[in-house]
Amino acid sequence: MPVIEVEHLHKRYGDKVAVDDVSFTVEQGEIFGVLGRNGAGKTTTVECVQGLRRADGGTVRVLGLDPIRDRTEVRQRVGAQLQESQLPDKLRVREALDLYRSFYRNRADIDELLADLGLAEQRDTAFHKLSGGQKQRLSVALALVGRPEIAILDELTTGLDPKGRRDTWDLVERIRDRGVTVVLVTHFMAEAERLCDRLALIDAGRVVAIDTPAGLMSRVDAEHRVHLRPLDHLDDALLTALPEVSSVRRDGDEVTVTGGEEVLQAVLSALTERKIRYAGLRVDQPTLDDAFVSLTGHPATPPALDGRSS
Ligand SMILES: Nc1ncnc2c1ncn2[C@@H]1O[C@H](COP(=O)(O)OP(=O)(O)OP(=O)(O)O)[C@@H](O)[C@H]1O
Repeated sequence: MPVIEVEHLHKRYGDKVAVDDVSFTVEQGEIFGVLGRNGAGKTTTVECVQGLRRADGGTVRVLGLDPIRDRTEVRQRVGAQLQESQLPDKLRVREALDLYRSFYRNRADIDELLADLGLAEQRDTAFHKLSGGQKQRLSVALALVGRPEIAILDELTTGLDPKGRRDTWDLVERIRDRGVTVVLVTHFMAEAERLCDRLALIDAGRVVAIDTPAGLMSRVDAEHRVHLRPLDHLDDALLTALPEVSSVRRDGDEVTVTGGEEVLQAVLSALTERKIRYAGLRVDQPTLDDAFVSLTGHPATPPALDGRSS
């Protein structure tokens, strides 16, 4: 049963069209990703879902409710994480949770929440003394303090180090395991690939595709790459002659062979047949990045910003 239904959503800021025509549904209990580059219209979309912005066109239903008309009820049942932490510096963790908890009729147990989010030791720490990861975890705790049915998490791991990012991914899975539907807004391909049951790929205010991560990757006719270091003499012509191989490249003593799905099998058979030994075998399969490039015509993020690079 869908808990969120967005149909032909349209939103402008002055002359700027931020969301052009976005439709998707989110099913109960799933982790649904809204994936796209900076400025694609992701935040505007989820702000319309939360009733924080009024759409210029289209319809949005959340738990069967209209997020503008039934704003109070929607806010009780949908937990939203702040994109940038907006708490007073001196407010302590426990005080922030007590304050936010008082807004809701269903109230989470704060000690349990602190323990679950790894913030028990910071309960008396002032907001400005928290690390980046701790601030992120607090903002997730604030999204959960009203025991929501849906949690909307926007750019959850931006600015976190790799360990912080992995811990946060585990946390998102635990939230889902408690029965909360999660909408995860992200521009990190690796994050979407790892966490999302399904995702909507948004580009320039439009939905380019909605599918499971595996489904998106299977739509891409991307090359598989096999890397290895031959320990015996290898003539490149042996590999280029194989019908499964589209190119052979050398970088120092490493050889990279590209081709379709069958390339690995073909290369290994050819080497074994000629008794050519090798080391350092690695295979790169198509990723969500490849799917993104193939579906939108441009890369998702500059390499230095991508979660995969760290
Ligand atoms: N309040 C606003 N006034 C004017 N333009 C805005 C406003 N908010 C967003 N925009 C513009 O609308 C477009 C979509 O922005 P939005 O924040 O929804 O995208 P996003 O995919 O969430 O990007 P990011 O990851 O950078 O937040 C962008 O071009 C942005 O500059």
